[in-house]
Amino acid sequence: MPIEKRKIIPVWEAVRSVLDQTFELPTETIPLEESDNRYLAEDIKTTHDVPPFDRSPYDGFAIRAEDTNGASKQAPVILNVIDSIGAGHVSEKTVQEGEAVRLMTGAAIPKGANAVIMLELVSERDSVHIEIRRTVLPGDNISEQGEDTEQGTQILKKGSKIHPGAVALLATFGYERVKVMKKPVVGILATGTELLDVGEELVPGKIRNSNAYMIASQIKKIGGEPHILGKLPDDFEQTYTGIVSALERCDVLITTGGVSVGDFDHLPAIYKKMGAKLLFNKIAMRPGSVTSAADYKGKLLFGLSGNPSACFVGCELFVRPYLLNALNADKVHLGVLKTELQEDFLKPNPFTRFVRSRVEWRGSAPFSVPVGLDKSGSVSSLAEANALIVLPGGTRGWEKGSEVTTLLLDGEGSVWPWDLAEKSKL
Ligand SMILES: Nc1nc2c(c(=O)[nH]1)N[C@H]1C(S)=C(S)[C@@H](COP(=O)(O)OP(=O)(O)OC[C@H]3O[C@@H](n4cnc5c(N)ncnc54)[C@H](O)[C@@H]3O)O[C@H]1N2
Ligand code: MOO
Repeated sequence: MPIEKRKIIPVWEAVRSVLDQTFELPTETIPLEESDNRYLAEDIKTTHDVPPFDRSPYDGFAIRAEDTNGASKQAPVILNVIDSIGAGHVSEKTVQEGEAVRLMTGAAIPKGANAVIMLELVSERDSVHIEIRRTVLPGDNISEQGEDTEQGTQILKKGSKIHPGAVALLATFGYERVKVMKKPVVGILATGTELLDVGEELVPGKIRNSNAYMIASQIKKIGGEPHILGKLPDDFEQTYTGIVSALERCDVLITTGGVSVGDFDHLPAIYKKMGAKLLFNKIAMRPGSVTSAADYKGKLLFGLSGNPSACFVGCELFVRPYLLNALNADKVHLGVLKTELQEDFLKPNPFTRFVRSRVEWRGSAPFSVPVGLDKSGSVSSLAEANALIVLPGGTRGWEKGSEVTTLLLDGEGSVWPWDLAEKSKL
């Protein structure tokens, strides 16, 4: 059979095309303790001032500042201690001229007081008298109501990822339960007669199915719910039926393998038979040039390469923004950082190349080093990689010391490096 010619598109066009294919995810309300790394489905406004009352930031004495006017070592002021409170208590007394209330960090400032002096700065004459040897100004050491944030302030945005700081805010404002986007269910099917289960012994010609587990791990990190739906042999009918039935059980389906031009690469013909609308099946990139995507009745089917590194890169570049867009995330891409290339990378780049690499810091200067074997089929390079160096298509080799754009695998970015896209064949 003649090989069908594929339309090759630049990386940014493939990214745009998955971003144009967004789908609606429902929301759910979950306990705060389970909300880490989920995406907020609503804006969060503060429900009260923080702090909600004037309070003491120190263990000390609440006083009237004016009572200390002219106080010095030589002429100390003596105050009467009329009450003692810890955090969580409110004194019923009002501080009058010549009086003080002993109070602990976090306690409400009693009526009449307008300053706090720290315990270490007073001498206690006896249990009810203190001596102050300095002038204290009104407002000294008082954390004013609302100084941190005021009621009605928008503090977290819909689409933001819930991190420990966000959890602190949600707890502060009484959100025992949080409205978040439901995780997209991502089905994962590995294709290939050569594939063994992870627990199986190697036999000649076979390899273990690592991609399905790698993709599941990537999906979890992105914020989706992966369902590994098994593996399929290189048989057209079985793969077709497997894909059609898998699609019923997920919001998005990822397959790995079978997207190239080989005798057993059935995915292109399966998309056709299903009547799925092809978005792309050839991208000007390496690895992952055969990464494919098709729309089937509003559901996206990603056909990632079988080659582990190509599969990994395809998931990060295209599945990531697609899922995060549906989650309303504000940062749908990998983080971008300019780094200094630490060693020559002299291969020419007819297509944009995403080189598995390690970004490190020397003082405040980030640099990147390619790691492992730079082949689509390599898996070992994934062990150390924390970034992808982007070498734009149409460039020759890159020399040590060049400034390169780097995508951070642990970073989040709101923009695809479109600037690069416009200047090159990215
Ligand atoms: N004549 C051509 N041959 C190939 C071309 C081409 O343009 N013309 N493209 C090459 C490129 S580039 C890539 S990338 C691969 C893509 O192949 P497929 O995506 O169709 O994947 P497979 O052929 O099924 O497998 C490739 C490779 O990966 C191994 N594999 C597959 N599944 C898994 C898995 N779940 N876990 C681990 N490893 C897996 C598989 O055994 C193969 O070694 O095609 C080139 N060929
Ligand atoms: O799709 Mo392949 O990964 O370009 O080597």
